[in-house]
Amino acid sequence: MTRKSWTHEGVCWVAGRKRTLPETIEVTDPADGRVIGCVPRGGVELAREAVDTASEAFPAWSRRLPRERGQVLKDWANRILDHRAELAKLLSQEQGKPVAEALGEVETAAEFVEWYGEEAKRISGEVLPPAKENQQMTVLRQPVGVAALITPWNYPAAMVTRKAAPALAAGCTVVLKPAKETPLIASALFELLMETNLPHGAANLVTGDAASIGDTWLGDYRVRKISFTGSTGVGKELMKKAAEHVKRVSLELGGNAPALVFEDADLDRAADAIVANKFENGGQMCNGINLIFVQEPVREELTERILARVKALRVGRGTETECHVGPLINQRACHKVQALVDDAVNKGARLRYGGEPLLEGEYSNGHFYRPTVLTEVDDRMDLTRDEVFGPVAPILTFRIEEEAVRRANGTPYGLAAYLFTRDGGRIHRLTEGLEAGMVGVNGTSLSFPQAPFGGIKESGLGREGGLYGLEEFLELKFISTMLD
Ligand SMILES: NC(=O)c1ccc[n+]([C@@H]2O[C@H](COP(=O)([O-])OP(=O)(O)OC[C@H]3O[C@@H](n4cnc5c(N)ncnc54)[C@H](O)[C@@H]3O)[C@@H](O)[C@H]2O)c1
Ligand SMILES: N[C@@H](CC=O)C(=O)O
Repeated sequence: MTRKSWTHEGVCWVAGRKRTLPETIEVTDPADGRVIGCVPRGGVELAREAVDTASEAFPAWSRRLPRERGQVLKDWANRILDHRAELAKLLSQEQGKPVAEALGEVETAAEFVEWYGEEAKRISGEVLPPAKENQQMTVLRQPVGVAALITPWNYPAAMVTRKAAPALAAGCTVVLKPAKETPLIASALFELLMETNLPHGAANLVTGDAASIGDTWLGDYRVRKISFTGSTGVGKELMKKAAEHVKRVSLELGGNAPALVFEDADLDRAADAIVANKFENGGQMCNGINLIFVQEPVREELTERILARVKALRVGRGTETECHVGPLINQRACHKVQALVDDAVNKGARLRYGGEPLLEGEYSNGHFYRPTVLTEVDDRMDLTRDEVFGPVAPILTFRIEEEAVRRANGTPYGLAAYLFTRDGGRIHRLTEGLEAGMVGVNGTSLSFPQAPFGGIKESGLGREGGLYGLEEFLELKFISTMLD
């Protein structure tokens, strides 16, 4: 294995070849605002060429033996793992998350590829019981066609593979656009994919102007599927545009995840899990806890436990080994978090820790926000409705179970919900009653290759992960044959 040291000049990949353009987009390090690299500013032309090549590659790739498609993916997974340390460093530099977290994300990214590499050879159809004599009924599963994949900046490695791996396993060919904030890790992952035995044109990466690229793909009838992860607002716009050619749509959108902590819960366990989830990736996580609902009698006990853990978090540059919370992605994110904290405090919330950006010394040019704990939060405050997407733990109280469920469900979002209790009956009632695509009970980990990740209501459509994620890239075809 040759050790790679990716330059910070990312490239597009179209028809299996590196593409650069005279016009570029700068990539900055959120820890200090420095320009660390650039990628081509692609637009309509390159986006269209990517679809041309993906359409041309589709017949050959979709007819490759499933086990051969699987081998390509397993090779890709191994290449990612072989280079995990360099990839994690690159990811941490452009996105800001601590390098240990970045390493975890790169390994998760490889796990998705490996899992779908295994699953490619198990895609099969069904034979149904006939309705008439001499009839044979079969159902085929066939790849949808060219799939357009659009990914966000917060998990810029795992979101690329969680889409591309099932699409390629299914036999689809893909065109992918990463977020402008984090294109370098996508470019590096594609470089490793291009080193496998994948036919030229089966996977294409275009960086650049989001709206031009997105509109080109959505307006092209040859693109049969759009899979998007990002904000609910952009997701709704893409869904409207996808209607023109009735494309299949998968949307992984924003969330407003509640964590409900009951008085019978193991409070140390709850505090550990809540802080780990809430401050992962600086709070920039779609399934991150947005609201902590604690039952009145244990309010202070839980708050003290959360405060002790939050005070121990070290904020710093992601590439430092001793850092737990990195910078936010940009200045706009810091301002949004501050506005939500100010609104809460102005309406009566009590600031127990943090509540301000870090601006001095090593933090002076970055987008750092101090981990924050607010208590006495109530439903009039904006942060109970808006996704905070930052390192802020708002604590609310409730008296009885019905009230907690009603308030937790009182949002247009429905991605994840968390529950801490030892009561089996309550676990049963609430896992059914909470309006979310995923529920964590006495723990907060939800992303696994075999499990369906995704939301209901305005948090999305469809699922990623497991066989559910594969189905998103497969069409059913029913065949009725009358035999002689
Ligand atoms: N549900 C999930 O699985 C999941 C996972 C990660 C992130 N998210 C959500 O993503 C959001 C954060 O990500 P973001 O800020 O990058 O979201 P975003 O919607 O701003 O951008 C997401 C992607 O869409 C692209 N985009 C933006 N406008 C576009 C347009 N007009 N046409 C085509 N593409 C366009 C962006 O360039 C980026 O690649 C949060 O709301 C978070 O909850 C959801
Ligand atoms: N935490 C999620 C990504 C959402 O932002 C994941 O790991 O899939």
